[in-house]
Amino acid sequence: MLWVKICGLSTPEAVETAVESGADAVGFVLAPRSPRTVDAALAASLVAAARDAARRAGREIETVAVVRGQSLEEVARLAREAGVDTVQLHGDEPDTVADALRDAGFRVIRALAAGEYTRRTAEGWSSPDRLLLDAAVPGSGARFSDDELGAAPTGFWALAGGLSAENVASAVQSLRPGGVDVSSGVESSRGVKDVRLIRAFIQAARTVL
Ligand SMILES: O=C(O)c1ccccc1NCC(=O)[C@H](O)[C@H](O)COP(=O)(O)O
Repeated sequence: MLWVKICGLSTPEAVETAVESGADAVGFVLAPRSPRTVDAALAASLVAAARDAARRAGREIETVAVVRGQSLEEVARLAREAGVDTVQLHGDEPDTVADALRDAGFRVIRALAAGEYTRRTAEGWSSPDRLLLDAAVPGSGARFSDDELGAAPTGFWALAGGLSAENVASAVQSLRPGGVDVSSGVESSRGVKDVRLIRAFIQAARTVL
């Protein structure tokens, strides 16, 4: 089944809606300078809300801290304080940062712009086991173009960037990712989640064949 992550959440209501509607993962932006940035204390309360909602629904939820360009020490501290399962790296962090986070007990998602993934792969870079391919500016609501992605990854990867309830089915049918990730496409205005759009996105993603 397609893995579905709703990202950039900042209220308990949006978190509960995502979990109750069947999301596999919920993401919190702990990177600075985003309209979606939450601090570690708010993220911790949202993680607790996600786990409570998952318990009520009798299912599991993966909680994800989204970071970009911060030091390993800061990322590890934020992830520990927030109590997340997973760290999603959006910067040009070296692979040693991902390894150290795994050693500290976190799962890691490596997010890359599709063009950067294509360039690295051509240079012999080996893909991590959980990859997320995004537009050049994460969280911008933009799609990457088909020419930026030479060949789709062979292992598990998630598609992000400019998805919405309207386009998720055709994007998945065309690129065949193992998962999808959305932020802007479930917002009524930049940084403000809309529970109806969250429900509609998850429903649309769940009906993709
Ligand atoms: O959302 C942000 O503002 C953000 C800031 C810094 C690093 C990552 C950020 N977002 C990551 C995501 O929300 C998603 O992984 C993805 O980029 C989806 O974005 P969208 O095109 O808005 O659906």
